[in-house]
Amino acid sequence: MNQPPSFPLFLQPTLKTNRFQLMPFREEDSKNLHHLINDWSVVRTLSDLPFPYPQTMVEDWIKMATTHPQKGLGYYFAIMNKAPSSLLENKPLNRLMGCVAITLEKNKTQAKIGYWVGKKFWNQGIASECVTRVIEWAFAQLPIKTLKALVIEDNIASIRILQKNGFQQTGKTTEKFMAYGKDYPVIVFEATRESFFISRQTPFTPPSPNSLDKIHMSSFASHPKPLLTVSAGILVDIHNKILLAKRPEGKPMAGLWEFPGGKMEKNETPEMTLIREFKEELDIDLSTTCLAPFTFVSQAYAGFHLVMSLFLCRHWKGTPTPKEGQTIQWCLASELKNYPMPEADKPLIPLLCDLL
Ligand SMILES: Nc1nc2c([nH]c(=O)n2[C@H]2C[C@H](O)[C@@H](COP(=O)(O)OP(=O)(O)OP(=O)(O)O)O2)c(=O)[nH]1
Ligand SMILES: [Mg+2]
Repeated sequence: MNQPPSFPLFLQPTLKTNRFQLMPFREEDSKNLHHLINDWSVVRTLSDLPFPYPQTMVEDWIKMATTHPQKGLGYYFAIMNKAPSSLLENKPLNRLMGCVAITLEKNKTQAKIGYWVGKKFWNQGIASECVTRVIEWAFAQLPIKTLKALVIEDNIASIRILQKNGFQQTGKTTEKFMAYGKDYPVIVFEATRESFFISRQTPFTPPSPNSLDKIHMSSFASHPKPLLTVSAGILVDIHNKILLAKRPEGKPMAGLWEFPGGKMEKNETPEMTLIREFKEELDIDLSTTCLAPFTFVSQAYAGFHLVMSLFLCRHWKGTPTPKEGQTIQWCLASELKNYPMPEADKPLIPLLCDLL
């Protein structure tokens, strides 16, 4: 049975944020890493470090951080300065500032996130910016459903970062802290892909006149959310398999599998939108006569209300080819449940299982 293809787990990319790059650790980071982390203010918040923290342990840790990605066990991002900018002028390049780590649990559907920033870099929003970027990557690329974090109760800055990223407290426990030489109380936080996405959606602000061609104000005064009209297509091949596309990193809801399609533009019919979107996203040609209206969905999301027309299509010209960084996959209707999909798509699964 088909399972969603997953990210090649052995690869750890370099991620970029506005101000920083998040790179794999290298042997030459050892000295800087030791300098930053052998500091009680940092060590006291992290469970698996002794204090003082010997240089030799740093070297072993870097070896682990460079081999774990190859085994799909964890990803350790070094927070580094970006190329020179006015903000960081006269400072050496690639200066290490901290770390964000993702470690996968055995069944790979859950991972743990941990992070720290060297004391001299506190109060600049560095952890906040970098943690959000790593979570975005993890939910877009890894086959995980939830992310977990354990935080000591007085680490208020860290708790704020988690809450801003859609984490909720799910309990309390104790963890062995090497630096204290004993078990220590920690709060357990968890985020799902959905709770993270909701946290990324900005509160509603009225659309500018230029965006009114894509987003229309809802006519329900009591629900002044922008109404987003989308047209999507369910391509079905001769084996009764359906084409799914995984939303690429950087788009809202990245990592979820959807039916290809997109937003309706001004003066477009749903069919016109779909023909345009299938050309842009998959480089295939459809004609209006090949599109059979299937159903529509009406779904409230945190920042907008989605109305999506869905068409079935069994004939097209060309071979679907991902043109916008998405991953595509053919699957049977009975396999759709294995793919994490947007909330709006979930009611479509039983309909398609009945039909195909
Ligand atoms: N295409 C598609 N969009 C879906 C599905 N389910 C669902 O909730 N959506 C939501 C996600 C997005 O908020 C919106 C579609 O927007 P989109 O990102 O595909 O729009 P687009 O192709 O025009 O992309 P862009 O030019 O705005 O980057 O509808 C689905 O099955 N297919
Ligand atoms: Mg699209």
